[in-house]
This record gives sequence, structure tokens and C-alpha cells, in this order.
Amino acid sequence: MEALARLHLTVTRAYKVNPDINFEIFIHKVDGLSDDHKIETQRDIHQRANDDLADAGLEKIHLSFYLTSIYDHSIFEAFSKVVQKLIPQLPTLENLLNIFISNSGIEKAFLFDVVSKIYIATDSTPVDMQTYELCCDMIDVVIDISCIYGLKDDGTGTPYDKESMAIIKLNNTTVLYLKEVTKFLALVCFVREESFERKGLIDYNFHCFRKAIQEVFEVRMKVVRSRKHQSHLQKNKRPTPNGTPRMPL
Ligand SMILES: Nc1nc2c(ncn2[C@@H]2O[C@H](COP(=O)(O)OP(=O)(O)OP(=O)(O)O)[C@@H](O)[C@H]2O)c(=O)[nH]1
Repeated sequence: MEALARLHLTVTRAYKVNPDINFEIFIHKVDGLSDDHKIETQRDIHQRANDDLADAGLEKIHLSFYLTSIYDHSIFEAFSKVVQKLIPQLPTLENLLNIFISNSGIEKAFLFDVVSKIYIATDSTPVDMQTYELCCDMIDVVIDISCIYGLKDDGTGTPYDKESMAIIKLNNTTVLYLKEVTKFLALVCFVREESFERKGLIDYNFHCFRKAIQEVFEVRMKVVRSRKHQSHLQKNKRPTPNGTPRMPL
């Protein structure tokens, strides 16, 4: 009850400051609850929080809820979904992943931020927690092995670079395939063993996919740079407090 009251206070105050704000609410430490109980709890909290907002005449505020715990990967998954809402290029990334997997015979693919293990995009097939956890474990294994055996004797070098890739064959005829996409991103795919026999095709399609992803982010960087340049010019055009121009006009 106290938590709900605090939530209401936080939401209403934040909304007053910025009506465009997104509210993402984590119902944390749910590991102690059974699966049925988790859903029931979420529904109950959602209902009460919405009722409180409706009573205050703020029914237009949308609250998103996530069930999280530090004892599994739910917290990472929840953060992934939140971060994805902040990525304007998400539909493009999803589209590229859909094209890539359907042309390569891949079951599922995730685009991961390697350091945080947040996935910034995946194809449109449903995500199941176990698949996501396996991908996180694979990234951990690759980075750990690389840190132990991949750095130079004097400790220089990076554990994740252009050459980073890994193949792990599971005992259920599935292959996990990890490849570097950019300095920060990795693609992790689930492939059936028989589809992995056409690795050449997968690699060629991956090459095209990586190029497309890099182009997407290059466009973004160009926009950011030109905005910065413009605001810099405008700032310099503004006169100083004593009225003299900052730059020769
Ligand atoms: N069962 C469970 N315990 C958790 C979880 N996350 C944190 N804890 C435990 O909760 C305790 C408090 O964690 P803190 O990191 O101090 O969090 P806090 O916000 O300062 O404290 P709280 O208000 O109690 O959450 C620690 O003993 C954590 O191990 C979780 O997902 N499940």
C-alpha cells in the first residue's frame, strides 16, 4: 500500500513536470512468487495504480509494468524492453533481423549490447526467457575466455573486437552463433544444426546485415553531428552580453 502511494505521488509529480514522460514500473523481487501468483500480483498492482490515477483525473497516463528479479534474467529483459522504446531506429533494426533470419534459415536472432547484455532488437518471433538467458551466458563465456586468453602478454588489447565470434553446439541439435557487428553490438543467433551446414550463406547474409546496421547508425551520427554544428553556429551568432558579435559576421 505504501509503495502504491509512493508510486502515485512520483507519477503525478513527474507528469506535472513533463506530460510526455514514459512510466516504466518494475515489480521487483518476484522470485518468491509462483507463476500464477506473479500474474495475479501484476494485475492487482496495475489495477490499483490505474484506479488511483483515474481518481485523480489522470487516466490518460499510461503505466508499463514488468516483473523482475535479480535471480534470473528478467531484470535484463525488462531493461531491454525499456531501452528499445528509446531507439528510434527499432523498426528498421527489427526489419533487418527478420530479413536476415528468413534468408538464412535461422530460428532466432538478437542484437546485443555486449557490455550491458541488453538486447536492443530481435526478430519478430516471440522471445522466450531461456533463449535470452542462453544468449547472455554465451556472451559471458566469450568475454571471459577472451579476457583470460585473448589479451596480449602485457595486458593490452580488448576482449571484444572485429575478430570476435563464437560457435557453441548444444546437445539438442541447436547451434549458437555469435558475431561482432559493431564496437558495442553483437549478433547472437539460434540455428538448427542442419541449417548451420549452409554456414557460407549465413556468413554472406551476415556481411550484408552488418553493412546495413552500420549504415543505419552512420545516418544517425550524421544527423547528430549536423545538429551539433548548427547549434554551435547559432550560439556563436548570438551577441555577447555587451552586444558585440561572438564571431566576425
Ligand atoms: N529475493 C530477492 N531479493 C532481492 C532482489 N533484489 C535485491 N534483493 C535483496 O534485497 C536486499 C536489499 O537490496 P538493496 O540493493 O539494498 O536494495 P534497496 O533498494 O536499498 O532496499 P529495498 O528497499 O529493501 O529493496 C538485498 O539483500 C538484496 O539481495 C530480488 O530480485 N529478489
